[in-house]
Amino acid sequence: MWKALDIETWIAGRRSDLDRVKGSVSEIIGRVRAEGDDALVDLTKKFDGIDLAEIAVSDEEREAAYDQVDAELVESLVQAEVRISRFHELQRGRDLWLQEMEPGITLGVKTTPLSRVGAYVPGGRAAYPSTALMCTIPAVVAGVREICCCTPPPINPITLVALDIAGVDEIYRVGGAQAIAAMAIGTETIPGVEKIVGPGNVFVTAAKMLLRDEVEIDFPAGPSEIAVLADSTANPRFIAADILAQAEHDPSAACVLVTTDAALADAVGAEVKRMVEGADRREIIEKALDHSGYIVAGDLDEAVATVNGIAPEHLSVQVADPLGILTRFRSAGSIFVGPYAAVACGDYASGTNHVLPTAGYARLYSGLDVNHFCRRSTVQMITREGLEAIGDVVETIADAEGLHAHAESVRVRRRR
Ligand SMILES: NC(=O)c1ccc[n+]([C@@H]2O[C@H](COP(=O)([O-])OP(=O)(O)OC[C@H]3O[C@@H](n4cnc5c(N)ncnc54)[C@H](O)[C@@H]3O)[C@@H](O)[C@H]2O)c1
Ligand SMILES: N[C@H](CO)Cc1c[nH]c[nH+]1
Ligand SMILES: [Zn+2]
Repeated sequence: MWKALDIETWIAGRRSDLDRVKGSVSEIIGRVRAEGDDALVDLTKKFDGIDLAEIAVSDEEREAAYDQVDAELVESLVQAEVRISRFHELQRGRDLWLQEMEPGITLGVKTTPLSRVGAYVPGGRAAYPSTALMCTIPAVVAGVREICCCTPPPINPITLVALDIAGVDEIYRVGGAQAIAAMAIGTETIPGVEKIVGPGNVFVTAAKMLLRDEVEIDFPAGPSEIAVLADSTANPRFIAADILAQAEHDPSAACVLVTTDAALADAVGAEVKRMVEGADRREIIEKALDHSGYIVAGDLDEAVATVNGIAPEHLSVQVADPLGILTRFRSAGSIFVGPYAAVACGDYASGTNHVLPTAGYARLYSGLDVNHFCRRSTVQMITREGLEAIGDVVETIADAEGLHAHAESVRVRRRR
């Protein structure tokens, strides 16, 4: 089970699941496009085994959910919400900034929140109230006017409470690719959105990829992953615990240890084996561990290069001097530094966002944040004096490009 990995094969394997399901997901999208709500009802029966009487969750159901959730759990969700909001508030720029760059030339940026976004909160193999907070809080902080959410039925009351705490406007009980299609295209009950965010299994992720010409998406955020970079000073038990934590999400989850110490790889393997035996979600974990394992690197430089090649969703750094190499990581969704930074802290409550790119997409995208919910427009104000200052430069370059009407649009003003 715990084995040395060939890194090239391992990286290629991360995307093969997505390709495998694209055909069936296209069919699901086609049905939602053609049949709207009827398709949602039928597909929910087929994939979730539920007869959907109502697609939308009522206000009464939201309120009733609080009666079914332990008070301590509600308080923990509130505390998580406070920490997540606090970190995301720091990302909020000014709605408008203007600065005079030189006499008569003032430049700036106007930031505008999106009007209507859709959040996908997974709910197949586990309930994800934490993801309900992570997907929606940055949208609230950005000032998005309408936030809707789709999540598979039956919706766990804890997820309903989390969505309510975050301040979501509309909640729909639809999961999988059909939920993504509904939010992208719109149905009788679910109005379409400008942008869809949120993670999910391969069906959800494939649907987001297939619909990205019609709706903006955040990025592929599929089955969870962890890469741990460790040297001989690391604690094998902590590493094994972090590996099991991500493995328990999904049989398609993947975990890799990159180490400069072969003995540590063996010690982590022994801990993993011991912990799996007592794990609640043993079946899922064992399947995830089938495509997980370790790589022994010749030195720390090689280990860092290997991690950069993987571009993992989560990177845990367990070496003697982690801050000494922090700036060398080029592509990881979220970096956890030192022995006590358990990845689960970022999953739930430290305040960073846990919606992160997987399958090597951290090379192309950054994790979810407030900027995902905003458009930015540059602004300029130029006076007569400013126009004189840059007029010659504009005219000269425009004429050189042969775009004389551009040059003339400046000349005509300067001649006045
Ligand atoms: N990368 C991230 O940021 C991040 C964050 C949280 C969770 N996750 C991941 O989200 C995923 C959650 O997956 P999940 O399965 O628990 O919930 P999910 O909500 O993503 O998927 C459940 C839905 O999948 C659909 N489905 C199931 N089998 C299907 C089939 N054969 N054909 C078509 N559709 C089918 C059903 O409609 C069901 O409602 C996990 O992989 C987890 O690792 C990722
Ligand atoms: N580790 C997941 C992201 O891959 C997020 C999560 C939600 N709940 C627990 N963990
Ligand atoms: Zn997790």
